[in-house]
Amino acid sequence: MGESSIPSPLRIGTRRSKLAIVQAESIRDRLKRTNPSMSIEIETLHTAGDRDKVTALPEMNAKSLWTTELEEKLTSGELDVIVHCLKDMPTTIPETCEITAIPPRDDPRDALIVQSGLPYQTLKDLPEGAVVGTSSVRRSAQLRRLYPHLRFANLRGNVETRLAKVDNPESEYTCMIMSAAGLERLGLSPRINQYLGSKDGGIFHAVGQGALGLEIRKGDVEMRKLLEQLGDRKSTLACLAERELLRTLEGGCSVPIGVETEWVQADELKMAAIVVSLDGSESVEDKIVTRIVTVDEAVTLGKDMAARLISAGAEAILKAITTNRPSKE
Ligand SMILES: NCc1[nH]cc(CCC(=O)O)c1CC(=O)O
Repeated sequence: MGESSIPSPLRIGTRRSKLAIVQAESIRDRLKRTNPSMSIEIETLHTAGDRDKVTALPEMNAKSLWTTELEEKLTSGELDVIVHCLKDMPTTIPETCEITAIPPRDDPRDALIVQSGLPYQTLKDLPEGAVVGTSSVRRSAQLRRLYPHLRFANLRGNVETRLAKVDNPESEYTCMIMSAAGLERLGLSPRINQYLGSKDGGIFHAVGQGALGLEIRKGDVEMRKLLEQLGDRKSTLACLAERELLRTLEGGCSVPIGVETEWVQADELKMAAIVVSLDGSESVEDKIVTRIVTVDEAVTLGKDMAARLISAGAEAILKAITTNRPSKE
């Protein structure tokens, strides 16, 4: 009614985890700042990905565990926008939906958290055989390659659950790896012992890590215009380039593809990326610096990086992983 056809109340959908709710609230608050009279509701959904906390992530295998049910509600009109961690969004989304401009990205790096009370600060400090909790093969494969003295064990659940498991002195875990952005949003950055950027003895992060994805009904022009107010050009272009790399390599969150993008000049984007075998014994990596002004150029960068990694041997590494995976269905 009135100035536009923005629905009232505007309904934001998200997962029912503390992190998801904090993220949805931050989008609500940013919208409220520029549109004080707007009525906004947040609806949380317990998704398939939240329900199964037992199966190790690589075996769950579906790329859309956290998005499908929300997208159904978006498509049917029960929701107007979904707020998601961009890295949990499949690179191909349903025909009926689209991603809008991406808001300013938070710290995309992974971070190390050591069990409370233990004296270690960095991966290098950890003793022989120390157990790193992570269910991400991207993280474990890269760390096996760099730190052969470490061991790895699956660690699942939401951020608070994982932290409680690691902090239990009876647990097998010495430490865990999580995204810096997720920890910061939950007020847990004081627990970060080491930021794991590739320059600092760390690893390449996941595609889209640290960014939020805002998903709307395809062609919902009013919502697109509204949410564009929150978008950040540089975050959008960098994340679109990263997602195109992943889409081209047909990755998904369960394969060891890591990436880093950095704006080195006003419009020069540097992308570095790696593909690693699960045991860390094989890897290919490359780096491209190029001028990026348009979305098409960002997409081309992602494709070019994928082509370079493939010609350097990425396909063989990825194929071996897909073939050896026990539960494909
Ligand atoms: N895979 C789970 C997931 N998806 C998004 C985040 C945090 C937010 C982000 O990194 O964008 C996390 C937790 C983590 O990886 O530590």
